[in-house]
Amino acid sequence: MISSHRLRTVLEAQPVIPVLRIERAEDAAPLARALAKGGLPAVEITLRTPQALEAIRRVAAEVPEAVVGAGTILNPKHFAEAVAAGATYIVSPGQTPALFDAAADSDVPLLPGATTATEIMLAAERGYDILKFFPAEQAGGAAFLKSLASPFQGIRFCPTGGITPSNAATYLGLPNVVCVGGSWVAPDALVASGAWDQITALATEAAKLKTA
Ligand SMILES: O=C(O)C(=O)C[C@H](O)[C@H](O)COP(=O)(O)O
Repeated sequence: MISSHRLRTVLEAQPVIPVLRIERAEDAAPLARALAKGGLPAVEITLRTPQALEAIRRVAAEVPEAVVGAGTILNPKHFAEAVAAGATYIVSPGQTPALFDAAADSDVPLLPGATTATEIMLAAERGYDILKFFPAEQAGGAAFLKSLASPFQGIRFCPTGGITPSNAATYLGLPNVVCVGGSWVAPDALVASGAWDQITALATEAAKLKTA
């Protein structure tokens, strides 16, 4: 059911997963190419804009070096649409029984969200040992996440939301953090102006961050 090995491989391969909000579908491929060039081939394209599915389609078709994931997946319909568009992994800010059921029927792995002990336990019951922690800073930050390590040994997180170059290292230094997600490597202004070299430079810096 859950291809957690594949997801683990993706998340362990880079310290930062760029979280992308695509306004123009034609930006998606050059953006993914620029990030991959900087050492961040896996990206999460959020379903927050009408162009998101087309953006996923373009990256899947045009950027073989990228690993395209879909984010902001809230229900089975989103899950199916993202997979049909070519997403190779699925990210949700949370979890529902319906979403878990959709993932159980699919070869495409899910990274579900959890921010409370109960949500972590519900996801663990479904077999998940890597979870998104969103919105990381607002939900309690690195201190909160650190305190989850002891009761939930074997569960690791990808904190996302409010992560910046100045706090990323603190999260990545925790034993229960596999990688972080963040939008800072693809600022709207640089994407809008097609400043792909600058985005590659931001990705190169982010890719140097070390996990514990
Ligand atoms: O839509 C989702 O499922 C998300 O994951 C949202 C992202 O976590 C944030 O948009 C990234 O947060 P920032 O790095 O603070 O900009």
